Amino acid sequence: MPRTDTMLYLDGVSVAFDGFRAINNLSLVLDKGEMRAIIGPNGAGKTTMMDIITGKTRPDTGEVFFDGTIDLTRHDEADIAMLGIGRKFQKPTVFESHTVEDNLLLALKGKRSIFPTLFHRRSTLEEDRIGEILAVIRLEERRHDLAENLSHGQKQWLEIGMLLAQDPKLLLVDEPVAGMTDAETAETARLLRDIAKTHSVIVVEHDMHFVRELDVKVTCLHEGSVLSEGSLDFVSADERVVEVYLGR
Ligand SMILES: Nc1ncnc2c1ncn2[C@@H]1O[C@H](COP(=O)(O)OP(=O)(O)OP(=O)(O)O)[C@@H](O)[C@H]1O
Repeated sequence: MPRTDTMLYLDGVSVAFDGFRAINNLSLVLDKGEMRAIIGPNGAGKTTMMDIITGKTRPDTGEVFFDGTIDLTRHDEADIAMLGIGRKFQKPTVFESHTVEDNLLLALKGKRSIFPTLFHRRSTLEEDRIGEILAVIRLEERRHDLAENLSHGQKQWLEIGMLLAQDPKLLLVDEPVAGMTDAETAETARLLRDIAKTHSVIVVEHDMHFVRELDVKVTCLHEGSVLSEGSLDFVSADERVVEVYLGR
């Protein structure tokens, strides 16, 4: 059984697709308030691990606990989102023809349909929350601009803001800096570090400069299990990691 101070606890998790073990006896523990970077070669199982955490894929064996004692294998995707796990996929999916502010408002409202949400008068609470999120995602100046006019990096930040609007305890962020400029990449590391002060975060990323700037514990996956885990310096000095990933 997991400790109550863990945000995520995976133990002995395996899943096979047509006999191929994409996740193979995987164990990983994320503490409350921790940010973790997940690295590893293509096909290592990073996406499948996120799919298991969010309930998209059900493991064949193993334990998956969230926020101490919530058994995620007993919940479906919708439940898991409600329980407080937010996921950001690689490609931004903001509402292009709405303003930055309205995108956040829609996310705050969650499942309500778009029209009542936009015509409804905003409460002071909502205004305050939107203001806070805009500051975190570095888009205060772009509040009234249409999302379609943001740069690729800013769209990624807006989507991270939309996740924050749903107030998750754990954020799963998949390759956030792919396609970003160097300046946006550096700012994204600062932004995620700010978010990690009040949330647990898992970031999957191939960009090692970015991972270094995150300055957090790193887990390298390979063939569906943990190959190496520790500081980036420790993991990068691990010959097995160099052989299967970094040296390529
Ligand atoms: N639904 C599925 N059906 C069959 N095979 C799958 C399925 N999902 C994943 N796989 C296989 O499982 C393995 C792990 O894939 P996964 O996408 O989790 O790797 P990854 O580490 O996210 O890779 P990348 O860095 O390329 O995103 C791969 O060999 C993949 O082809």
